Amino acid sequence: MSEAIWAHCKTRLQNELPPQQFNTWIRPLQATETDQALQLLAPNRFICDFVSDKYGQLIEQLLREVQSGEAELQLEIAAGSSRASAVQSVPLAATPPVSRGPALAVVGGTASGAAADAAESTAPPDTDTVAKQKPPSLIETTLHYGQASKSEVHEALQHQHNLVSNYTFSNFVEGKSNQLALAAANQVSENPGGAYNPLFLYGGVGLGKTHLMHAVGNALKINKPDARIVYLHSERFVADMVKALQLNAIADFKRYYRSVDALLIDDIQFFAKKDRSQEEFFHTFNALLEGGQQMILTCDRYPKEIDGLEERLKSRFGWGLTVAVEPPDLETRVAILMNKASQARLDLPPDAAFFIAQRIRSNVRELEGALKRVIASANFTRRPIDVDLVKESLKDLLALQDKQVSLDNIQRTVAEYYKIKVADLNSRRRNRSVARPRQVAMALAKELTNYSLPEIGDAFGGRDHTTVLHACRKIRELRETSSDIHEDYKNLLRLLTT
Ligand SMILES: Nc1ncnc2c1ncn2[C@@H]1O[C@H](COP(=O)(O)OP(=O)(O)OP(=O)(O)O)[C@@H](O)[C@H]1O
Repeated sequence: MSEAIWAHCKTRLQNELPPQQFNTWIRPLQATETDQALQLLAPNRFICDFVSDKYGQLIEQLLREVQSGEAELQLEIAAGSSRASAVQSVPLAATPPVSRGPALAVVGGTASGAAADAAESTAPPDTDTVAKQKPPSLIETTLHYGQASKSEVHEALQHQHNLVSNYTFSNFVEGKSNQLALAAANQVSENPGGAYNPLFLYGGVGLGKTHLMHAVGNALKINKPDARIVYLHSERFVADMVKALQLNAIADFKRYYRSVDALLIDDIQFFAKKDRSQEEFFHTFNALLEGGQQMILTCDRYPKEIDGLEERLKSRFGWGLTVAVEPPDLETRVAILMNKASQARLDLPPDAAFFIAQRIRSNVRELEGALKRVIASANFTRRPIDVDLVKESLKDLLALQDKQVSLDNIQRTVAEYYKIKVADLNSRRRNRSVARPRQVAMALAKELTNYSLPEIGDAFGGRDHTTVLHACRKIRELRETSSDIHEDYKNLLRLLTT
């Protein structure tokens, strides 16, 4: 009963709250069965308090509407969470901050499954090694030359995880898309091992998750220079664990990871289907949490959506704070470009920055790549940067983009995405299942091409330009209020521009 009511309330909340707020605070709540009340379980005290404080009244109001009358809501911390040994009821009012809960048992892992993980760990190398600063594994190097010994493994572990020094808070441009993640990261740097442990940042590629993670690490280092901050990519963790097992040095491996002050692991989606590594990471995770050492994890998706990841890990990832990083909007893209230009002591006129930001929408890494090309071309030709130079230096990229985002292509992609026919988009049919995708397609056409409103209207079955204008406004509005539409639009933008 509770679950059905909660599902209904959740849909309403999803429509009423911005996607980031919904994903961070509402999505992790789980309903349980009781006769009298809707009982919601939060993964930790922090989320419990925040929801109670900020959304308690709204949820109760929705509950009254759904149940047409009386509504009782119990917000509780789930049993087995890191900060509660049993379910605790929280009144629907602000509650004072809490201290850490009882310690967790730490159980050592076994070596079984290593061979399977070893096979899996030979995934193709990430080409973005410079941006990610994934130093070569010294364990691998020593092994390669047949010189590895336990002490060398230990030595290797001590030296191979460096922070990228220029990924700092001061170099990170704040925007609506990363506001929450930045605030959380700031908090962690001021209070490591506190309420936001682990901090779980998720979102698409090249959006600044790694940067933020390092920013916390760098800030922690400034506050405490001898702190042992370890950053590594999850593939590295897997590879090192496998090598340590092969060299009978797993005890060193365990000791090393459990002795750090903060552990920063990037792209943890790579743990998927690597059972032995998950097992080892699970124990490391528990040990660190128990010791009050901070963990920051990044992933390309929401933890619950990682296929091939054990449930107990998924649930533990939600014990601290889970925050989405979204693609930046136009203003933030311009600000990022201006920021990068000023770091490079480069004169980037605002109209040139605006032009690049308008055309390169997929992610910040692409944006940086485009700016680098423009700078190289300015240096090469000894010309000052202006819109003409930008157009020239990004000619191939823009031509490719123009080809990709023809009106025809937008219609085909949208129709395929919503599983309707292109003919439906051009038809007179007005039912929601066709009208909404049509509006999405028109809004995309306006955003991604230079066609005028009448031209877009023409391409959609000869519609008036006011219909296109209305569609653009409607979709802009819906993207603020409905996380479904927001997700759809974001996915389609990605499909069409990358
Ligand atoms: N808000 C921002 N301000 C300044 N630079 C940014 C911002 N967001 C991203 N960047 C820059 O964009 C590049 C890509 O960011 P980063 O590597 O952190 O992305 P990511 O989300 O970790 O991607 P992936 O999922 O591929 O690991 C980096 O050079 C980073 O400095």
